[in-house]
Amino acid sequence: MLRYLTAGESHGPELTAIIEGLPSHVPLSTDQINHQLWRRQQGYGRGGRMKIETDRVEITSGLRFGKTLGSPLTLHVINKDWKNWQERMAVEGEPPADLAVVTKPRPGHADLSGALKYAHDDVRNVLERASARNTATLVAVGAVARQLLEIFNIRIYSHLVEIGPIQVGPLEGSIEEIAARAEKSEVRVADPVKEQEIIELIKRTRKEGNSLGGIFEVVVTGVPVGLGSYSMPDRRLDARLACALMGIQAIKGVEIGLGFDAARRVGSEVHDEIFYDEKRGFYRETNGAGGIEGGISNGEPIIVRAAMKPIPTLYKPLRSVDLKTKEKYEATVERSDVCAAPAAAVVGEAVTAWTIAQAFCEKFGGDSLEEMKRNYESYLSAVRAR
Ligand SMILES: Cc1cc2nc3c(=O)[nH]c(=O)nc-3n(C[C@H](O)[C@H](O)[C@H](O)COP(=O)(O)O)c2cc1C
Ligand SMILES: C=C(O[C@@H]1CC(C(=O)O)=C[C@@H](OP(=O)(O)O)[C@H]1O)C(=O)O
Repeated sequence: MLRYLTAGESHGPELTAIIEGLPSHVPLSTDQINHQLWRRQQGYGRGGRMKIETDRVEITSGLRFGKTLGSPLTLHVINKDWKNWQERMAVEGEPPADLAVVTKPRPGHADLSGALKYAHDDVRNVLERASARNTATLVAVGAVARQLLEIFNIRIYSHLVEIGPIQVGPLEGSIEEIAARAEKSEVRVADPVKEQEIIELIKRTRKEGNSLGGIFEVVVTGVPVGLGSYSMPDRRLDARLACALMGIQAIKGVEIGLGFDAARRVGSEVHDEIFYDEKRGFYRETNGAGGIEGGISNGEPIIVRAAMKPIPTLYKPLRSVDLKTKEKYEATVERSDVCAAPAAAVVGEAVTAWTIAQAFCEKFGGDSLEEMKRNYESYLSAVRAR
């Protein structure tokens, strides 16, 4: 079983992830992990913190001469900002006399529900872990999964399809071309005209002290038929992808293929007819299902979209109540992102990569990469022989 755990506070010394269950002999490059970490830090609309951090991974176990050993892989990402927080975030000792305790919960963040649940008087004890800072570890973990998947020609792309009221598309070209255009864009949008409109919108929104969310699309190509199962709800690939994406801070909706739009159409406009050809085997001419039927990958590209709510920290804050005094307040904000949907799309790619890699390892098992390749090839020939 492939699994991971992450730990780390937003302003603590570092973020950590341990991955267990990787086959041995998988070539891994820290440069490729660092590239994904860099991508997550991009995007017009981010706040001051991204000027402080330059996320880099350090691997301290599970890898020898660039190949996995089959033992747990430990990944570390340092928080550069920690040097400014050492006294306030000390793991031992007494709090400093001048410690500014956070008692003003922000609507839309984990502040109030987290403080009540964990009985914290200082909201910092909640927001440190609730913060999306730890999406850096999700991206590092996803970058490992991605390198495993690439060996089997499985590739993951993303781009933004909406920000606030602005919709992008319909777009011309293959997913590879669309993603390549999005990669060059400051807001991960494949249409340069819409990109400019979106940048203006983010600028305006920032001036107004407000914030924005967005919708991104993740596409996975090269997935073989047969990952996931209809057998039980928690084995369904669609359910697992929804869980992974919804597990990212601020994601409030996930759809696969036509998603919500499928409910508005008649059956003949939704379902993908089945064809057969000696060379291609079974195939489809449409992909309304987004590559998943009955909770199982059907061999077509997997298409998932996720909706991110606007950032809750507003420069023009919403009304709230002080946790201690119960008095109304309007907070002053030190710094915040205005729109982080482009970064969330990169996180979306990472958690998708992880979910696919996990299902892939379940199906093709193997303690070593060679064993996994054998299982994969033998399954593909059995499918081709049908
Ligand atoms: C990449 C990324 C960056 C974010 N940056 C901020 C931020 O700067 N300020 C903020 O208040 N929320 C930010 N958020 C959103 C909060 O983490 C999120 O709204 C909060 O965890 C509550 O959302 P939930 O109700 O889905 O848990 C960010 C989210 C992501 C995915
Ligand atoms: C640090 C990251 O995102 C942070 C996510 C976040 C939140 O509340 O979710 C709040 C901000 O942190 P800070 O309060 O330190 O400015 C963002 O910068 C990151 O993405 O690496």
